[in-house]
Amino acid sequence: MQLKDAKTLAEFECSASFTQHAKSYPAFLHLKANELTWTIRGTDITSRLPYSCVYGYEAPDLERLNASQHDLEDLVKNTLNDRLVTLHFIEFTTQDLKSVASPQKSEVCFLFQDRKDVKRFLTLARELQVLPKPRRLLLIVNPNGGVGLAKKTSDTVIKPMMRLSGLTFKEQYTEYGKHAVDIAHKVDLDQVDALIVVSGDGVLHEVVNGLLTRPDWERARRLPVGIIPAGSGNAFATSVGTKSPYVATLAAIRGTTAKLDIFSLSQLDRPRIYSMLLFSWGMMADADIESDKYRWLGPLRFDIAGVIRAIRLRRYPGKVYVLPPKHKREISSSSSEHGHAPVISYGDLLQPSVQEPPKPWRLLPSMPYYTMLLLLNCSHAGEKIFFTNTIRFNDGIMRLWYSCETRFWKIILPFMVDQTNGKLIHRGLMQDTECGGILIVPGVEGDPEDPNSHEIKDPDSVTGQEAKRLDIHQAPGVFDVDGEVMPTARLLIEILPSFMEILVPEWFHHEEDPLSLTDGRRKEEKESPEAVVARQKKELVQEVARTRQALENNVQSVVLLLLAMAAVVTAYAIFFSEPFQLWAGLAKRTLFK
Ligand SMILES: Nc1ncnc2c1ncn2[C@@H]1O[C@H](COP(=O)(O)OP(=O)(O)OP(=O)(O)O)[C@@H](O)[C@H]1O
Repeated sequence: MQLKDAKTLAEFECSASFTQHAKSYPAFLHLKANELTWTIRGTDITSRLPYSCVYGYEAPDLERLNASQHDLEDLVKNTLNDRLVTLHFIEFTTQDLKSVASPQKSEVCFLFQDRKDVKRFLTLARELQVLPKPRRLLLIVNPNGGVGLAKKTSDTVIKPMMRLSGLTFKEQYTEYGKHAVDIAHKVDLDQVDALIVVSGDGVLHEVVNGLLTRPDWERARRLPVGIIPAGSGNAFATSVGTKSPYVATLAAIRGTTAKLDIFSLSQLDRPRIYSMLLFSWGMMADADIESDKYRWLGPLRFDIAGVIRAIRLRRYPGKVYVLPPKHKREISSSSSEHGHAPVISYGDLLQPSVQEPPKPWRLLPSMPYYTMLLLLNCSHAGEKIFFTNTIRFNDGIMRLWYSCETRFWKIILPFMVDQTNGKLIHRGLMQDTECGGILIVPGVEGDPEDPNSHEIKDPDSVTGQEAKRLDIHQAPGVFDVDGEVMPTARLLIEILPSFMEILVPEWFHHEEDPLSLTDGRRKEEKESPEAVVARQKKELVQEVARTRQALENNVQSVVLLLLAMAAVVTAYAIFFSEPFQLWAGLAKRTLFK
């Protein structure tokens, strides 16, 4: 975070201590534009606390301080408490704030010299937004998300932090699948200032859809939405820098928002669906949906389902057309949909009579099938599946990754090594393109043995014997939107730029190196050639360590899978073995004779 103004705006004399019972030191406390600092008197030991890390406080009531009359007993009893202010903040033990690994809660106490100072400090602290602005939050907690840790996260992390924040909050548990859609659809916009999802990407997707399908969606889309990760994938939370529940709660409390692009997914005669994260089709989509069977495994479920799906790799026939980024057709205001749903530009392409979309749409160059197709709005497709940092979720551009690779080992290897370091494309596994819209026409692939029929067919036109012959190429797979299934039929995806507001940590959008927050290093500082070599060496070592870690993680999953398979085979073999059958028969005869 760049400190725009590091000037001291106010100075106080006090004693400072970390925690109320620790030894305190006489100090000078300085309030600045974005941070407070305190220097132990007579030394040059200075500590800094950026306001963006403060989530709560304990301080004497201002009204009480204002009251002029106190009796002696009252003064004696309360004099210490009336001069004590405690600030609660999140402390980062790593300098890379965007992937905070192990933040922890901390506090610092300032004992002021007299009540007047406390009053001045608190008034200034409110003005400078050291303390969070009072707001009303509704927490939507899914007790079933991930491995069922949402309630625990709420009780042990979120609520204790919220209670200290001075914010008003209510908690609502989801009681059935898609309950969050109904909650967001009906929430009284006059009564809440933000909706906070405590679950995974699925419930956030439901909240987005609940808000955007309201009759008053124009207003509802401006209601800030936050996520505190308690699911298994947590791709969105990881992408917006709130992978840690502590940081996510801090972001929810402080209330900084960023604009969020939304994908609008339309199919003929079906309700429109909105997505904030990703759309996928092919191997990754099937693996994601199939992984639901292994929910009890937590995040490992994606690895297991991915390996199984890669081994049983198949092709997904269809035609894909893309629209160049930032290209928008003018819509006449008489559009029949206008007023009931966010306006889209190319709804007419959904008609089956449209064979080829007009220019500037173009057919994606590829074979008549894909094995993976992924449309991303964010940097991550899972907590560990990282594509690239160049994606901005509010730049009005969609990133499309696709692959036609059919050799399973060619897919498995990069996923084992590169899924955490964003190099899936570098290995040539996937190609990428930027677009503003995409039209998918799934079909049926022709007979692979017959090159003349190697084309996409309309599924309805393939019947009888031919359908039987093409059977293995028939099933077009599932369409996966933020982890939810939608029917595999002609689909138009358009982007709604900067359409919603998402709660993010305050430092998230600062472009410079996050290190500047903690050690004041400036980007513009010129690096010497030696420093460049040293930095590159360091980066190389980190890269090797990351790759090794990725390999270890994934080898673990594969070994686990192989062990499970071996256990099943052994149990099967034992069950059908002669001695077992003999003993079983004997036992049966003895028991039931
Ligand atoms: N009380 C409930 N009972 C059963 N299902 C629920 C309940 N509340 C929510 N759900 C459903 O749980 C599903 C999973 O939620 P969610 O996607 O948030 O978690 P996850 O799948 O573990 O995380 P991720 O999507 O990040 O992998 C959603 O489809 C939601 O509709």
